[in-house]
Amino acid sequence: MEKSPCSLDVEFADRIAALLAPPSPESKKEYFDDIIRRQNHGIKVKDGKYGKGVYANVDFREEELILKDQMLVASQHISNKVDCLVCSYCFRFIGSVELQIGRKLYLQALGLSVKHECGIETLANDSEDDFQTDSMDVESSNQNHNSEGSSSSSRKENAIPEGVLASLMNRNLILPYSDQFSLPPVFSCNGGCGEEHYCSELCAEADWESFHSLLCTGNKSDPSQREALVKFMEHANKTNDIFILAAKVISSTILRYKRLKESHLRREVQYAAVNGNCASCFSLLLEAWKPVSMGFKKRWWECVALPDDVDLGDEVSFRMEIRDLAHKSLQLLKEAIFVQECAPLFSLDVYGHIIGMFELNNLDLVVASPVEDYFIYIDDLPSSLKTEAERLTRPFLDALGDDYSVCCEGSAFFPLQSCMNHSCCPNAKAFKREEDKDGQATIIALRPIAKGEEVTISYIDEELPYEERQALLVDYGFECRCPRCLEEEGP
Ligand SMILES: C[S@@+](CC[C@H](N)C(=O)[O-])C[C@H]1O[C@@H](n2cnc3c(N)ncnc32)[C@H](O)[C@@H]1O
Repeated sequence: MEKSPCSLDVEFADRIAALLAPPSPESKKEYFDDIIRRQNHGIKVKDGKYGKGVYANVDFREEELILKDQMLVASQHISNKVDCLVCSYCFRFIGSVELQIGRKLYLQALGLSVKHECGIETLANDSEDDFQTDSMDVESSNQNHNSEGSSSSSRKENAIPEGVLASLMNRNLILPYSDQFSLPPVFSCNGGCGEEHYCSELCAEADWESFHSLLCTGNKSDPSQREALVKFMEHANKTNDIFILAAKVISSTILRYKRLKESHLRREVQYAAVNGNCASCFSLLLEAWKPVSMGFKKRWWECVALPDDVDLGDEVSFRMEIRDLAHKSLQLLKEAIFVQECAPLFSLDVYGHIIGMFELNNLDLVVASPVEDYFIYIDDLPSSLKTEAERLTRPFLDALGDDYSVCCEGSAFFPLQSCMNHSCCPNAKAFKREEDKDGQATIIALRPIAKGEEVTISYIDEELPYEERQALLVDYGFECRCPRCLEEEGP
């Protein structure tokens, strides 16, 4: 492959190598022990046959909760934003069942829908025939969204008048029994972007402190920065929303770095004298980067599996195209939020590794919809109550069509779940229970797991036949040699 088009890759080669070096066993132990201690899990993370793995530190019963994992960074897929209004920090559904239904039908009536093109989902306005998207067939971690929805013609037939939708959204129209499904109120972003919403002031503040203060396009941001950010977001929305996650990783690292630097300055008066000393600043940047350094990662354009419709002979140009796409995105981000002291974070090498981390870990963010629960509840009512309730709710269910139950979906990086290795006969799985209303990952035991045993999950649908499983695992860069695969592989 041609040499990198990013000058920072050369200028900061040593620092980039330090950022991307695998963490030492001591720092891994310290980091994971700390998370496990805080979250009180009966597990430990240690190195094994396939790098890091998660091991049971107690016996688990079948169906017992093994862990709940708080995400390091996550974002809702752009295509899913029409369907679900959720807190941008904890991903709980917010507002009310009426708001969820009214908003979705209103946005659909405006012509906002999901376009599936080239394996990339983008949010589009139906009226824009000349909608541009990247022509590459980039298999990305946002490829499996479940938002096909009902056809627009059937939606039009069942259309609800705009005034009724407005009443639903304002809660002037209350649906029967919706009080059984109350949701937290909506708090808007304090930066005024109108893009992010929260379930509480606490979540709004936490998001601002952790990610959003550098990525907000509201009137609190500098106008030139705002314009650059809007361009970055538009590019990500048109091509691959994994870039937004990568931007969140960079933004959170810069913000952590700034906090570390401030507390150093407060603690050590002499530190002011070495403030210009780049070596000291870099050790703080390494510290700020530590949570990300723990994630398994490779360069995106090198690890992404070759799509079926790309010839082997075109592999090099396919990978170059992906690298160029990432470079374009990085340049736009750099124009918006570049910080000289954190310059190595803006190298293409680091950006490519961050995106590759999401590609290889491919952890889905899923939160079940209260709208689905609501319509199930109505359907389950005793017939004496159901007739009247259905008379009032049926038009909305018909207008929503098949996709009334779409979950909140996105991608996330979970520090512990991302350490779990794959098996086609796993002993655990990610599973949302009735009480899991936010975006945390929940892992439960599929069968009894003894203390000391490795906890494994399946990265793919393990019901598939051997060849299909192996083909899907190419995306993760390994061939599965679990007991089931060894038994099923041909002679
Ligand atoms: C989500 S990470 C799992 C944690 C990883 N072992 C680490 O060191 O951070 C996924 C990567 O782990 C490795 N891996 C996971 N399960 C594996 C398996 N059954 N056989 C071989 N490698 C595996 C592959 O390199 C894969 O891309």
